Amino acid sequence: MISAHELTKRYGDKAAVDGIDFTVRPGKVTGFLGPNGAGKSTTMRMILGLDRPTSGSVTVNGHPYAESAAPLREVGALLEAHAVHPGRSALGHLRWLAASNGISHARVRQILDHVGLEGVAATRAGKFSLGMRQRLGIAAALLGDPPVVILDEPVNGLDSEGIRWVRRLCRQLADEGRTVFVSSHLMAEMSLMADHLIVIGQGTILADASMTDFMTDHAPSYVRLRTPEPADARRALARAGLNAAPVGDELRIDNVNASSVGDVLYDAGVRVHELSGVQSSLEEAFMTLTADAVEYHAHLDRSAAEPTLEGAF
Ligand SMILES: Nc1ncnc2c1ncn2[C@@H]1O[C@H](COP(=O)(O)OP(=O)(O)OP(=O)(O)O)[C@@H](O)[C@H]1O
Repeated sequence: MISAHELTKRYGDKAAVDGIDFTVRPGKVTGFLGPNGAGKSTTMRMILGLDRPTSGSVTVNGHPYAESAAPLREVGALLEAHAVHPGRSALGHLRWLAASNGISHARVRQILDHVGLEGVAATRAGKFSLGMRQRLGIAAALLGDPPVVILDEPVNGLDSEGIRWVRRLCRQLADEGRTVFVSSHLMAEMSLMADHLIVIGQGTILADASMTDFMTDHAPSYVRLRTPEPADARRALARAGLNAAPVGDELRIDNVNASSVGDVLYDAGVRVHELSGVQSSLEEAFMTLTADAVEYHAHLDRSAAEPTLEGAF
């Protein structure tokens, strides 16, 4: 379990993390999301004692990480996939870590096998691809068989097979009763991986909810309609108490299912070319929730921008 209480980190005038409270519970994969500069890395660094809070506190299993006698056995963390000496082999790197935490050579071999690096155990890490370095970082995180696992962007640089492997690994770790805290920019991946979400923006918590509750609250379902008679359709739907909002050459109707819309249009004799129920994605929900908390906005020429449903409603 990870518990933060009024956790704050200031850099000069700027609060990178601004008095946040949260708990990351065992037995679940908790996703940590936020736009660039939101404070995710700063929070993770404070959990691991790499940054000191300006005020407030964060504990792992009831005490600050820095007070742990054998930290690798308590918390496994992947923060920076490049943090391996390039001249050291995967085996050498893990043995070096194991030595300071009283972990056996047999466990090092076992974990290399587990992450699929046994065939390159003697290869210098400097020759590793980003994906291989990522696997080595995950091996280091799991070396001490810790009850708490923190993975910052674990799927960075991995191919599809590697991404699926990380997803299954996180599920397995959570099913074993461990606390799994994962950040990722890949929303589609996060929606498959996480049971619970903590969303941070400009140093404050924007959401802390189960994936199901988060999607219910922030990712509404709606009906998308294509018709050659949009004005007639809107009038018929308005008579039934439904608002149909134009989005490009389609209509969007919130808070209703597709069959009800179809029945109204059939009764009114309005022709329908396409009618479908749509569930907003985690990415759409995240974009809406964090729209005001984005630190760096790209300025696109509107005509060059991709067509999007965002902002149309
Ligand atoms: N050492 C530092 N000195 C000054 N400002 C910092 C320092 N570290 C982080 N910040 C600032 O604190 C804020 C939060 O940064 P942080 O790296 O924690 O965000 P993040 O959510 O991890 O972002 P990203 O997704 O881009 O990695 C940003 O505005 C960043 O510029």
